[in-house]
Amino acid sequence: MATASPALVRVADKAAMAQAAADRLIAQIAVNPGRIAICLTGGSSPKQLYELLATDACRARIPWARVHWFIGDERFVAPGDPLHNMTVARHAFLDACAPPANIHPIPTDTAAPEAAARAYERELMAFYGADKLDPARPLFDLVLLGIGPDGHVASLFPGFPAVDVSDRWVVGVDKANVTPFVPRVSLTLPALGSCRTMLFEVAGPDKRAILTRVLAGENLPAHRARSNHHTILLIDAAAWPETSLDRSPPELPQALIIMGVAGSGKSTIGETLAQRLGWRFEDGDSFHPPANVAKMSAGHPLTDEDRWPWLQAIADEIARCRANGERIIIACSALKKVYRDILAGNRDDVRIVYLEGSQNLIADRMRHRKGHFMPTGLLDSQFATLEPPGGDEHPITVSVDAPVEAIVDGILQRLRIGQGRA
Ligand SMILES: O=C(O)[C@H](O)[C@@H](O)[C@H](O)[C@H](O)COP(=O)(O)O
Repeated sequence: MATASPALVRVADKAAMAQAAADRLIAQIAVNPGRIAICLTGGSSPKQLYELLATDACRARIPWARVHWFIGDERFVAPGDPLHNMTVARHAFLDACAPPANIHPIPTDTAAPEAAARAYERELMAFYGADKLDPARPLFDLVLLGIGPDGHVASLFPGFPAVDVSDRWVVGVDKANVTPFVPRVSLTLPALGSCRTMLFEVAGPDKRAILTRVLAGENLPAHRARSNHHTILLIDAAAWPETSLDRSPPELPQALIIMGVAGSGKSTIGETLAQRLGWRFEDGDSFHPPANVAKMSAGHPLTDEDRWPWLQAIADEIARCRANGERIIIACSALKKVYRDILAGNRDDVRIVYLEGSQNLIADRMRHRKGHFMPTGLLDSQFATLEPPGGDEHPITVSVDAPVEAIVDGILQRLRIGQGRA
């Protein structure tokens, strides 16, 4: 299983975590136009997220008919019991929002957990359409997980044989390592890892010690549970480890402005970054009034008078996102400081990402690029106008002379999103 370092995303508190998780889940749904599979988790960590999903704001953003809901582990108690994980999710949002046929609980009316595991495995295989997992075709779009006090995930407890099972999708776990001490049924690490995104929610001071051990690489289930695509740990300030990571990492910004001259790759980098973070991406060009587009297409540079309404429209969109608690990435040339002042002002929750490249490099790229409305002849005026952001703007400056994924990794590092990154 490919296991890239997980992205570590710091959020302020449990409410911000629920919002960030909902945004990530909705963004993951948005990239799949077909049938979607989400694997939920038990425990207390996801409760706020589940309640948020039932609110009108979230509910309207989810195509419920296409989304199927599974559970990563179940306590072997009857449905309706307060310990029953799927019951908690049902009460919080599923019963009110999801078609009943799209809710896939682990059966707990079998004689023993192992029989329940076999039945759920059959159900998952039927849903997937094969009995072997293909890394190129993940079982789940998103797997949600919490971390237990002993470093367990789902019901895979440290030192228990279930952690090492690689030829099954679901296993019976006859006894638990921590409370509640009821038998469990759990998906295995390969089944949980077969997902486009594995999203952990880790919040509260009680999690700090175990998270520190997990991130230090201790051989715990929570360290071994990784998506074969993307793994993200949402961590609140109270759980953020002091020892292994920066002592005062910045809060996650509300908006990122990806700036640079035409042809520097703002849209490509912005879209890739948005996909990695689960944020919404907007191309700043789409905020131009039609008159500006026509002018640029005709090869005439814009005047500042042309630019003010455009920049203000982008600033308004950022303000709207801030008000709604949404996070956004906007590609926008923002060549002069005065433009960036309109977009970011003095707010430290709007970060400038500057894509830096020499005129020769950018010109060469533009010559190979099709379907863009700006003729390469305008590059001279772009560079003449460009005022690279100064230190007082705290920009994240990255060279564009690298592959897209490497550039995005560099930006995530600078945002201090990513394990062990400076
Ligand atoms: O059934 C369960 O208990 C869970 O699925 C379990 O793996 C849980 O996610 C962790 O123990 C974290 O639990 P908290 O969220 O309550 O801390």
